[in-house]
Amino acid sequence: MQPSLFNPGKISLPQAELDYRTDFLSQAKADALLLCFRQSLNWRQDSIKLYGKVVKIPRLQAWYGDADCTYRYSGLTMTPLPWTEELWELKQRCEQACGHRFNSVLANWYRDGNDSMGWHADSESELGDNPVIASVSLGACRNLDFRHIHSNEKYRIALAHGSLLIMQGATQQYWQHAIAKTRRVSDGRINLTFRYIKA
Ligand SMILES: O=C(O)CCC(=O)C(=O)O
Ligand SMILES: [Fe+2]
Repeated sequence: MQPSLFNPGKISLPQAELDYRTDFLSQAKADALLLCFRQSLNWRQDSIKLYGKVVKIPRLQAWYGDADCTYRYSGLTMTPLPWTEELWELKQRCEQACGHRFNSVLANWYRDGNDSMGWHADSESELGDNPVIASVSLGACRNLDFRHIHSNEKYRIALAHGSLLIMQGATQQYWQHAIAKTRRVSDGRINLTFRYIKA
């Protein structure tokens, strides 16, 4: 769990490749994008079936990408909306930072500490083996918790405004992640996970 000398953002966890960059966006850029995305993305609150009951997921979501990128997420089939100018620009920045192409983005808006995301891995078949996922955080700082599916080892990252977390290698095979509810946060947070979906 030591930052490496060569890459200060690298997090050393077994069977994971995580790179956390707090200086990805300037404060001004992150502020502007938070405002822009909150107002202009097509937010919706989807429902999922849980033990036979239809329940609203505890956050708002929006899905953008290339036209051929349909995606199943927690039992929902999502068809992407066309890229906005700001999302396209942010996608390009992520591609440069990761050295990897993306063709879609899932946006999540946690309105306050009561919104959350349960334990899961981004391991849908459309993502292929060992996907590279670029996760940009804007707004309130929220904890992203990781747990190893065999050893139950835990690791927590407080995802800051304007930061980039790159998840790649075997991370999604061996680790789940979640955003827990918290009483300490009353402000909103937007997270964008850029992905490459195979047609
Ligand atoms: O909000 C976050 O930081 C996590 C989002 C996430 O895990 C996902 O979109 O799959
Ligand atoms: Fe995820």
